[in-house]
Amino acid sequence: MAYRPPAKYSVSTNRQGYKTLEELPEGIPTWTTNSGKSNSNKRRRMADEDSYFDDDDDPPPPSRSTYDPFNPTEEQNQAQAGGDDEDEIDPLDAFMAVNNAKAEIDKKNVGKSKPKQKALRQDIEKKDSEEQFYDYIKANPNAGKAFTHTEEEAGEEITYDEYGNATKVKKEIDPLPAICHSEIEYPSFQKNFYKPHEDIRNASKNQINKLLAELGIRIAGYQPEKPVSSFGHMGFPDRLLERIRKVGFLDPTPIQSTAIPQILAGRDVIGIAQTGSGKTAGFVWPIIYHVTKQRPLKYGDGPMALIMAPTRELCQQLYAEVRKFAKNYDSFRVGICFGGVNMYEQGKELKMGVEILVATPGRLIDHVKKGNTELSKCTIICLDEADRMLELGFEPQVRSICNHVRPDKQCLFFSATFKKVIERLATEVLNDPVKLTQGQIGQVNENVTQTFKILGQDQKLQWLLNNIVQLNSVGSLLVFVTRKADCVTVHEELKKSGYKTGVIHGDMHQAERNDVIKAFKKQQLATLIATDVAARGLDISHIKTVINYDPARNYDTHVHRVGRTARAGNTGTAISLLTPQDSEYAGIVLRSIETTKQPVPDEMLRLAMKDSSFRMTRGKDGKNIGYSDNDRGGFGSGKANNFVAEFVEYRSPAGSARNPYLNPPPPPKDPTVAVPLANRPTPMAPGAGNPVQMAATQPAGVLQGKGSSVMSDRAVAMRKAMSSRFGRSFVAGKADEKPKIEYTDPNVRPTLDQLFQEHTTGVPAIPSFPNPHYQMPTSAPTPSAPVYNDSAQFHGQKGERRPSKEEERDRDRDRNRDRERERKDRDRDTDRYERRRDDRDRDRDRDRHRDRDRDSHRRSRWN
Ligand SMILES: Nc1ncnc2c1ncn2[C@@H]1O[C@H](COP(=O)(O)OP(=O)(O)OP(=O)(O)O)[C@@H](O)[C@H]1O
Repeated sequence: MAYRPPAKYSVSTNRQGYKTLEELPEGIPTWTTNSGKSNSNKRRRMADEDSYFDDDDDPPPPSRSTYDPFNPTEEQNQAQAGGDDEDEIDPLDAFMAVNNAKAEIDKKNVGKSKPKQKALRQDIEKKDSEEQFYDYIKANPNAGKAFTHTEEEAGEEITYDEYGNATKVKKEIDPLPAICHSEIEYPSFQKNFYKPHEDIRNASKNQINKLLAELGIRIAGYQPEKPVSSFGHMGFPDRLLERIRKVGFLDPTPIQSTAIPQILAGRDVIGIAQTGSGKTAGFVWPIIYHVTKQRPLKYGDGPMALIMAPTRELCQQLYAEVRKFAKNYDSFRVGICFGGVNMYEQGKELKMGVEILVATPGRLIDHVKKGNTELSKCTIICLDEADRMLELGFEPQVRSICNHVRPDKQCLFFSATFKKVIERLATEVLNDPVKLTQGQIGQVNENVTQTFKILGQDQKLQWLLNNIVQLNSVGSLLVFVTRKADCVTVHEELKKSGYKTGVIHGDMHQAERNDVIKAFKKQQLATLIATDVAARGLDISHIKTVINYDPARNYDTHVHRVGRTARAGNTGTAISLLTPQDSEYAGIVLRSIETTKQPVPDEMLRLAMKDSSFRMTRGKDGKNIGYSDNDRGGFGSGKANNFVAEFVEYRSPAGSARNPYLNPPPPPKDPTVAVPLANRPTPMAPGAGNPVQMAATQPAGVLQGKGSSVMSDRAVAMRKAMSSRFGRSFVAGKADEKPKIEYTDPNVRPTLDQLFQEHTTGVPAIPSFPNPHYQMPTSAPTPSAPVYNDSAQFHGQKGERRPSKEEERDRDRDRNRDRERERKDRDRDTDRYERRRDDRDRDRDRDRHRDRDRDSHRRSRWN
C-alpha cells in the first residue's frame, strides 16, 4: 500500500508543460508512474547527438507565429494541451530502428576501406565544437607542457575523497588580489536592452500571475520584468533567433521565459530550476546578445562575458553550448579554460582575445596571474552550479574573481539546488537580484519516476546483471557508484559479462574522461558507470535510466544524479538500490520523491523511519511532510511546502539594497585636495543615492539586527555602510562596547570614523586599501577610451592588422623554439645546481662522520 502526500501536493498536471512517461516498460521494478500530459516545450527529435550541432543541413522547423499568451489560437491551444502524439516513437522501436540502420550500414561497408582520418584542426567546421575540442586535447595531451609548465601546474585542482567524490581544492590557489576600482576609470557600457513586447506590456497583473502559475515559477525582486511566453517576446536579434530555430526549440522553457527578460533588462539574477529545465540556454542567449551590444575588443583585451562552472565536464559542455548558439556571429571567439590540461594552449587562445570565456575558477585565476587574460573588459558574469563551486572549496577564489570585475557588472547565479552557503556570496556579489524559483528549491524533476529496491550489498551486482539488458533496451543507462574502486569493479564485472560499458571517475586522466563521455554520448557505450564527477550538468538526452548503485550521500547530490535523466521534457526512471542499513539515505530518496508529488511506498517510509534524525522531522506515522532548515533552502525559501507561483515585487526601502557603486557620490579628482565643506553631503542628512544617508533616514528599528536592542540611527547607517563596503556583517555591541567588525583584508583596519567618512564623501579612507601592490597584468592594456574598429572581424587597435594564420604559426614556432632553448638552459642549470648540491651534501656527510669518529675515538681514549 502506498500513501499519497497531502492534497496540496497532488496536482496531476506537469507545471513545466512537458510530456511525461506514461508507463514504464514491463519488468522494471516500479511502484508508481507520473503522467503529466501537457507538452508545450516539445523539442524536435534529433537522430543523434551530432545532428544537434549540425545546422546547415537541418530543414527549418515549421514556422510559427508569435504566441500571445493571453489570446492563444486554437492550434496553439492544442499544442499547449499536448498536441498530437503521432510523432511519438516507442523508445524500444527507436532503439531497434537505430540498431537495424547501423547493421545495414555496416553490411554495406564490409570490404570497403575506412575513410582517411583528416588532420586535426583542418576540418574545424565539419565537426561539432565539443568533438573537435576533445580530439584536439586527445591529440595534444602534452602540447606546450614541456615549454611552459611543470606537472604540478598542470595538475588537478580538485581532490576526491575515499569515496571518489570531489571534495576540495588540492592545489592551494591563492585568490586574485583585490582591486581598487575607484582608481580605475571604466568606460560606460550598456546592459539594459530590453523593450517589453506590447502583449507583455499591456498584460494585467492577473494575467501575469496566471502565466506564472502555468510556468510554475515565482519571481521575487525589486521591480522585476514580467515573464514572456514565446521567443518572439524576447526581442532577440534575428541571427540568434535563427540559431535557436535551427537547433529546434519552439518555445522557451519556464526558466527561460522568466530569466531572459530580467537578464536582458540588465538585472542580476538568481535562477533556481529543476535539472534539465534549460537553464543553460536561459543565460547563454542573453549573454550572447549582451556581448553583441558591447564595444568590440581590442587586441589583448580580456573577455566581455565570463561563465564559470565547477567541473571540467560541465565547462566543456557549456563551451559547446555557447559555440552552438554563437555560430551565426562570425567575429565571436569563445574561449575555455579548465584544469587538468596544459595551460599553454589555453593561454594562447586567451591572448588572442575571446568575447565569451567559459572557465573553472582555479584555472582562470592562474591565467589572470600569468597575464594571459584580464578582466577589466568583463561586464557580465555567470556562475553555473554556483553552490557546487562553494562546496568544492572555491569560495575565496570565486569571490575574488567577482570582486576583480568592475563593480557595476551584471551577475547571474544559476543552479538546481541552492544551499544556504551561497546566500552570503549572493548578498555580497549581486545587486538587487531578481530571484526566480521553479517549484520548490531542490525539487526533483517531475518527469523522473523514482523507484527503489532493497537489497543486500552483495546482491546489487547480480541485480544489475539480471536487469541490464532490459534497462539498455529502453535507452542509455547511467550507474552511480560512490567509491572509485567499486566503480571500476562494477565496470569490469559488466565488461566480463560482455556488456558495453564505460567508466568515469576522478582518478582518470582528463583525455580518458573525455573519450568515455564522447563514446557514451554517441551511444557507442550503452552503460556508463560513474562516481559523482558525472552527477552535475551532464546533458545527454538518451539517458533513460539512472541507477543509484550506492545511494547519494546528501540531498543535493541525489537531485543532481537523478536529474541526468528526463532532460528537456523527456521522461526517465531513477532506481535507488538501498540496503536495509541505508535508512538515512532512504529519507533522502523519500523526500525527493515527495517534492514531485508522487506517492511514497510504505516500505520506503518504514526504512526511512528507522533513522532517528528523519523521525524527528516527521510526525508519529512519518507522513507529516516538513523539512528541517538544515536540509535545504536558503534565501528565504522557507518551508518546502510554502511554494506559490507568483510575482512578488519588493518595494525596497529607497533602494537601500542597491550597490553604492551603481550610484556613487562623485569622488573628488585629487584625493589630497580637500573637498569644500559646502559641497560635502552632511552626514546623516537625507540625500539620494547615498546608502549611508538613505539607511540613516529609515526609522530606527527597520534595519535592526536579529535579536539586537534598538540600534541608533547612526549604528544602523554604519551597519549598512559596512555591509555594502565589505559585504560582511557588522554587529553593533552595547553602547559602552566597541563594535565588532569583520574585515575582508586582515591587514587593513580602518577606523569606524574613517569608514563613515569614506561613505559620505566617496574618498577612500585608507588610500592603500585594497592591496597597493597589485597591478594589472602587464599584458593588459590599462582601461582607456574605447577605440572603434571598422572591421567586424577583427577587434584590434585601429590600423593594426590581425596576424594571418601563417604569421601566427611562425610566431608560435619561434616562440616554442625560444622556450625550448630556455628550458634546456634551465635544465642544464638545474642539473649543475643539483650536482653541486649533491657534492655539498656528500662533503657535509663526510665531515660529520669524520667528527663523529673523532669524538668516539676520544671518548674511548678517556674511558
Ligand atoms: N526551449 C527549449 N526547448 C526544448 N529544449 C530545450 C530548450 N532549452 C533547452 N533545451 C534542452 O534541454 C536540455 C537540458 O537543458 P540544460 O542542460 O540547460 O538543463 P539545466 O537546467 O542546465 O540542467 P542541469 O541543472 O542538470 O544542468 C538540453 O538538451 C537543451 O538543449
